[in-house]
Amino acid sequence: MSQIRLFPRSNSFQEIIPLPSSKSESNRALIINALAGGDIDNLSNLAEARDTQTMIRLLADSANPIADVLDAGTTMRFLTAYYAITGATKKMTGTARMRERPIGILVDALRLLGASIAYENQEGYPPLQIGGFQYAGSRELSIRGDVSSQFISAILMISPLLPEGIALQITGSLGSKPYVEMTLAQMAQFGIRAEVDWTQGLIEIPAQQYAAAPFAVESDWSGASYWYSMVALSPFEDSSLELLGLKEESLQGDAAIRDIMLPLGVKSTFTGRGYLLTKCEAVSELTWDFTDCPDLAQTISVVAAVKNIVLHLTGVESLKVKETDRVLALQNELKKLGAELREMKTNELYTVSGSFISQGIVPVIDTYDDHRMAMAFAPVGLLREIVIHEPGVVAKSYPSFWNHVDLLLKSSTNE
Ligand SMILES: O=C(O)C1=C[C@@H](OP(=O)(O)O)[C@@H](O)[C@H](O)C1
Ligand SMILES: C=C(OP(=O)(O)O)C(=O)O
Repeated sequence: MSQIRLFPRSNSFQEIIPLPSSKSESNRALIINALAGGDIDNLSNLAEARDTQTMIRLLADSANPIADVLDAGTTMRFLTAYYAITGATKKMTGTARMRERPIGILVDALRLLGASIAYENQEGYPPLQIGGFQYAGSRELSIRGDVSSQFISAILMISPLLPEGIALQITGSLGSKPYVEMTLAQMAQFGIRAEVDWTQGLIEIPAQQYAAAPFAVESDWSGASYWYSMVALSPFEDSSLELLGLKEESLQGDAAIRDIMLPLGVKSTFTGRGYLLTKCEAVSELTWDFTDCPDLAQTISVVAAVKNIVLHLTGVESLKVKETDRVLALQNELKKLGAELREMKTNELYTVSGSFISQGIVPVIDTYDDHRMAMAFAPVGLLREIVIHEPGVVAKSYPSFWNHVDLLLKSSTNE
């Protein structure tokens, strides 16, 4: 088993972190650009993330009857809709975990539109066999919003190509809403008009053509969150980081990290080329709703656990169907730091509390094939020696993560 051992340094840091690009923006830009018939060179700053490299590889490989998305949720969901509308014949598959991640809501919606899609094993889960599209003539479509917003983004991106466009009614609560807004904003940059009524949960997009356009991907705010943790956890008051390539007005909902980290002790100042993070006073108790930014829940839970801040989390239901069951993974691993993630009200409210163990047996953190488990726990190494199993998991979204960590921490790697 490979592992990385991280050790604290005895001094503060003032560094510049050249963040990776957003895989969410990249994967949308790639699908939209393909539907617009644009050249890939129109897209700049595409992510080095494996999820994006997988999307690029699969879009370029139209002759291959098998599309293996590995563990990339957006690649799976967006390509399913893309292959359906373009009439491709494809078997879509992925890792063992991908075969446990739901896709039935998207498949049902695509079938109603006229796609022919069969399940290879279990109903509602990959692998899928996609083959042929015969428009079924319904402009009105309902879709649940409470399992994954990626189903909605996938339908929206193909909707201008439908003969009558779409009137998409989102039913139930909508999780990860900023990702749907990101989809609409990126479609708008490629010429697509949409009417959105969030109070009714209704999105209307007339039939229309995408216009190829240049698009530059912003740095990744989800990846930025781990550097916020580094500043929050640094024991030295003068530690600071400048994160490059972030905008003040972002398409990414995870830019909310600026607001969440302020009470946790990190101040953000826009520098024109990114954000400067400096330390400030932290609170002792915080309540946060992660419905709009589920990918930040692990980052924040670890920071709260280490700073002995009592954290009440809501809006974390979707964490159970991501790269791993992230609630369970956090419960197991936070214990190793002396903290507890407790379910207070079934599926609704969780609390992180406890007191951080700063000395003694070195905690060995398991990562469950989840990039965010590795990256969320790495900053703990600023305060005590810690071992992280399978550090290579970060490649899903942030392949250069450990190179950047080397700027702040001492480390040694075992294969
Ligand atoms: O559309 C996207 O780019 C994403 C949407 C979110 O997923 P859910 O909509 O499943 O919550 C998020 O967790 C994921 O990392 C990326
Ligand atoms: C949930 C994630 O990704 P996806 O759903 O695209 O696999 C993530 O990156 O945290």
